[in-house]
Amino acid sequence: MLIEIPAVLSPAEVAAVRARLAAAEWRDGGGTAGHLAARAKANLQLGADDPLGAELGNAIVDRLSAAPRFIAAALPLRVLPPRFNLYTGAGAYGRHIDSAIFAVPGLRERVRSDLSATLFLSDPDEYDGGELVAEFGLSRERVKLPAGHLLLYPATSVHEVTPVTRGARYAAFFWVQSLVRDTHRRAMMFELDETIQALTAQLPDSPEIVRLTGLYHNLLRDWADT
Ligand SMILES: O=C(O)CCC(=O)C(=O)O
Ligand SMILES: [Fe+2]
Repeated sequence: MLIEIPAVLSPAEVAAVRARLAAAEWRDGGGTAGHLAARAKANLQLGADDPLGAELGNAIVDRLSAAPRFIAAALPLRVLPPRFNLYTGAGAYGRHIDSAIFAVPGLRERVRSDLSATLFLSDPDEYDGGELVAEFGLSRERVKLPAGHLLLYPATSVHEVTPVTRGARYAAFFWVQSLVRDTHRRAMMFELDETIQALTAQLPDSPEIVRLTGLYHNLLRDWADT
């Protein structure tokens, strides 16, 4: 399931991030992929130790922790520090699957990637190609979101970024370990959450809302690992 979280950053915030990134020190991105994924990868990235990347990444994580739709959809337990990438000049990232476990720079704990996330930092009319294509069985979903919007997709899915044949595609990307590791269960929690929100708007005094909310938390109690 692909989930869009709109307007994580405003247009003015995107412009400010882009101005900083334009002057950043971009490196070949192949170095940070696993050995199979590296063969498919032709892009540029900020180094993991780049202070600019750390500063901008922290600002994005702060923003996410105040984004109710992100919290409801991802049920985040741990969020890896966002990294930044740039595709231009036919750069692409061919079909691959993301690593299951990531080390957190400077920390002992490791993070399991349940969800993959791309925060688009270029608008679709700034480049051709550069679609994120995620495969689910026989179907393929192709996505390109406005700048400032976030795409969440299950880290279990094979995906690719198609060649950028005009312009440049900037993005932040990161992984989330969820309280609920199973994609299907997490999707049901999100559906229940949204249903409760909608019902609360329509029938704020209904005692059934309390019962449904109880069900939500009791399911989460059963399914969450912390
Ligand atoms: O640039 C993107 O949208 C996704 C990047 C990606 O798949 C990765 O870094 O593993
Ligand atoms: Fe990936």
